[in-house]
Amino acid sequence: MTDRLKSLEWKNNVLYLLDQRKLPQKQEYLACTDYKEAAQAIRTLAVRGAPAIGITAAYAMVLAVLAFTARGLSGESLRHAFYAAGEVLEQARPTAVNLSWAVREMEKTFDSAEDDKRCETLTRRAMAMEEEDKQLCHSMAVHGADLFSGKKNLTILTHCNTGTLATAGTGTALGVIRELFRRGQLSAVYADETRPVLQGARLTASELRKEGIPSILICDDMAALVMKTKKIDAIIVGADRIAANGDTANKIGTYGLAILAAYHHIPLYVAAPFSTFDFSIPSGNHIVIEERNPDEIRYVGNTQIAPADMPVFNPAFDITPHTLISGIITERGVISHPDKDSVANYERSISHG
Ligand SMILES: CSC[C@H]1O[C@H](OP(=O)(O)O)[C@H](O)[C@@H]1O
Repeated sequence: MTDRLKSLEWKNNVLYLLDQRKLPQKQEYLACTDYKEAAQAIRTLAVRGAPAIGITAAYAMVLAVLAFTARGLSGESLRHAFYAAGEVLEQARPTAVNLSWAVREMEKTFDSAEDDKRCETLTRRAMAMEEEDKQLCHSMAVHGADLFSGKKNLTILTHCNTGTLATAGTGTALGVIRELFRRGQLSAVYADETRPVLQGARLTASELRKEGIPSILICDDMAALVMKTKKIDAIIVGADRIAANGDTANKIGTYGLAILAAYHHIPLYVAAPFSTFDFSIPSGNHIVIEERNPDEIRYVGNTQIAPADMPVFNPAFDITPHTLISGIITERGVISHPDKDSVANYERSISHG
């Protein structure tokens, strides 16, 4: 199997992050030894993708506790410093709930760990989080591909990047696509470029080409024509935060794809693990949408494409109402036509193990 692009690696108490800003031209790694470096990597999208930034934050909190302990901090001063580091990481990006979920998990592990084993316990928890994500990706891939049992020559459209660069495993939406390819059911993938940061053109295209998965790159504004003329069997996307009624925050442009899909009677599926659900909020209206640096739109790479003083609106995500979602592919199966009742059943299945 061709080596896949890995988003991150923990080795000898150093967190190596593949700098996704440099892809596809260069494969360079950031060697993070300080939690603030990891926070900056999340903030600048050197590492991105909801699950990947959650796992990055978990390892960054290990870096924090190693540094604080080495400085002789202990007891309440250590706990205060550790929680403060978590706050810095959590504030790096507001929309993906995986980030705050991971910080809460590490705080719980910190508080329950024995003093003399705290660093080891936290390291094991972060490594377990990474391993869990690999398993979650596999389970989602199986449940997602099973949706298409018996179907051949499938053509799937996907948005942004949801593969090995966004997770610790084979991906969420892209993990399902990989499994369909492995099962011999896939005819082609249409990947859109995903302006302004171009995760589709730069990252998804790289992942698909590297593995010989038949794929076609399109501009975002071609989606309507492609749905009208190219026999799209389904649209599969990822998620950054899913509310208790199934409303889903995902990369900007997803909401438009969902409206187009409904018009063309094409099912749209969201693939996401339990750590992407925010059961504490009743609907998508409560999800904070990150607004990013205007220069992400005024420039493509280093090339200026708009006046330097041009006012810009740059939301990184939008909200797709659950009524436009045919199913949410999770590690426990598919929540078909999600609503507050079916999502509540899923939550119960998670909390009851
Ligand atoms: C597997 S979740 C990936 C999810 O994250 C992306 O956002 P970003 O690239 O800004 O981190 C996008 O919303 C994807 O669906």
